Amino acid sequence: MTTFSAACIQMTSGTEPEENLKVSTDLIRAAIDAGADFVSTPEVTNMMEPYKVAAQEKAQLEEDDITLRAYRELADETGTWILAGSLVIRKPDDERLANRSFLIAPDGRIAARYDKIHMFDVSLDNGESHKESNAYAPGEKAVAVPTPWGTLGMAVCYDVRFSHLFQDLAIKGGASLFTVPAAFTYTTGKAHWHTLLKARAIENGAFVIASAQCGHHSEKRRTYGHSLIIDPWGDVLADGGEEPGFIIAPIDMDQVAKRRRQVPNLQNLRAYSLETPKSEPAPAV
Ligand SMILES: O=C(O)CNC(=O)[C@H](CS)NC(=O)CCC(=O)C(=O)O
Repeated sequence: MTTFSAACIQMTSGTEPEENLKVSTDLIRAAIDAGADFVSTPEVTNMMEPYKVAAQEKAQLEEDDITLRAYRELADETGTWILAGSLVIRKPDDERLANRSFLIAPDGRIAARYDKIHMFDVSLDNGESHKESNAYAPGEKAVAVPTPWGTLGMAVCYDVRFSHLFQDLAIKGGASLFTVPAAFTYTTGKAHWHTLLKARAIENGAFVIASAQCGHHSEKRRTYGHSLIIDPWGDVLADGGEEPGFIIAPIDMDQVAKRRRQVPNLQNLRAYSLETPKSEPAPAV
């Protein structure tokens, strides 16, 4: 099978998992009705909770999480692949949470899990600052998982800024498509989002499916939206704009080999040494 229909749902998650589940389920069903074989949800679909203590109280172990359970049932009922972009999940052995992406197969089985590796610890000039590592334990394993259409490399949000992760997933993991669910800030999204995602698609000759949070989650938190589906040439097949909804696009996996034949940069990689010559003092005049 080389072609399928991929969808991204875009939403403004709030602090309550029940409410987020209702909104996301309606959008997933709408995307499936529109013909999607694969539907992704954004980062932290189940809970956009700025307060660490509240998030820790609400987060559930994997086996108790209502969103994961509902998505597994929905995948099984509809025969659709669902990527729970990420869910905030309690870890049994750590007071920090996991920012975990789940690939759910059409029979409801969890085909893969990936914990976001790179933590968004930044302070922006506009006063916005995030310290994700306060509340979350970073993952330590990259994940490339087989699907009927090709190998999927899993990433989450800030991971998109670490190009070597994607190159490892493509070369060592054999990935020909990537998922990058996100909750990009409005400021950094406007400046960097499209460029970063296109670059990951182009440099690896792979499809990118990136489902995004959008809009105002609280007074201090606004996300950029613009869920994107990008082909291996870097062309945008669908862009979700700034409002909640879903996007859908046909994916022809034959384009991966075609593109990699035309520009075989993954094969033209070379090892090199690095020199760091000390600069000579400027000659006195
Ligand atoms: O905190 C939450 O509730 C949900 N998690 C997020 O929003 C995450 C971690 S703070 N956001 C990002 O990684 C944005 C990256 C980004 O915007 C960039 O790389 O520019």
